[in-house]
Amino acid sequence: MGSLISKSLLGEAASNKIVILGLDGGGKTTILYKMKYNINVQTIPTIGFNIETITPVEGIDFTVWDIPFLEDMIPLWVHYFNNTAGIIYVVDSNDRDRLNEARDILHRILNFDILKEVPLVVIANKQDLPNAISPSEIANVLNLHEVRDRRWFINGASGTTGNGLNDSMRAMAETIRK
Ligand SMILES: Nc1nc2c(ncn2[C@@H]2O[C@H](COP(=O)(O)OP(=O)(O)OP(=O)(O)O)[C@@H](O)[C@H]2O)c(=O)[nH]1
Ligand SMILES: [Mg+2]
Repeated sequence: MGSLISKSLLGEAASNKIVILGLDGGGKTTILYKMKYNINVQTIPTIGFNIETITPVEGIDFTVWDIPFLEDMIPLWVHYFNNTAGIIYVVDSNDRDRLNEARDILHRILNFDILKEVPLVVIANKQDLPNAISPSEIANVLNLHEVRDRRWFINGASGTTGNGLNDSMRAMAETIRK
């Protein structure tokens, strides 16, 4: 029943698989478990994959693949991108030093043929920290305005407090549905 409802809410989307990507330490696993159980897990750098079904908004189920970041592994990611309905890209808004690296990795991801036209939601994470860079500045540094081959959206959030996560997932559902 749940899956029937989610299918109709997601329109004709063939899949509800979401990949959550981003540099190490950005908060991918924290976000996943905050959304899944509303708890703050003590994370360690992820080595394997975490795959969880979450219902961030009533009636919408996503199967979320938390893919660990190891630069040398990026070419292998293609094996995990089959049937992806949406990309969540997590950025540490508090880490100005790695924003250029975050931009380069994002654009490498967007260049995967298998992810062509797959909608993108960027989560500008760690907005709870006092020196966090705003989502609009992050959008500029990431060159999001040059992304024209898919729908994209950026939202500020905090994996620790949970603020902004539901809005981000609602945006994900909206972009997939269109
Ligand atoms: N202040 C703050 N800290 C956060 C937030 N999200 C995650 N963290 C912390 O950032 C660190 C890294 O978080 P992870 O969730 O392990 O990051 P990850 O992206 O899964 O990292 P890898 O598995 O290494 O790729 C942890 O110490 C988290 O507690 C946030 O929104 N605010
Ligand atoms: Mg992790």
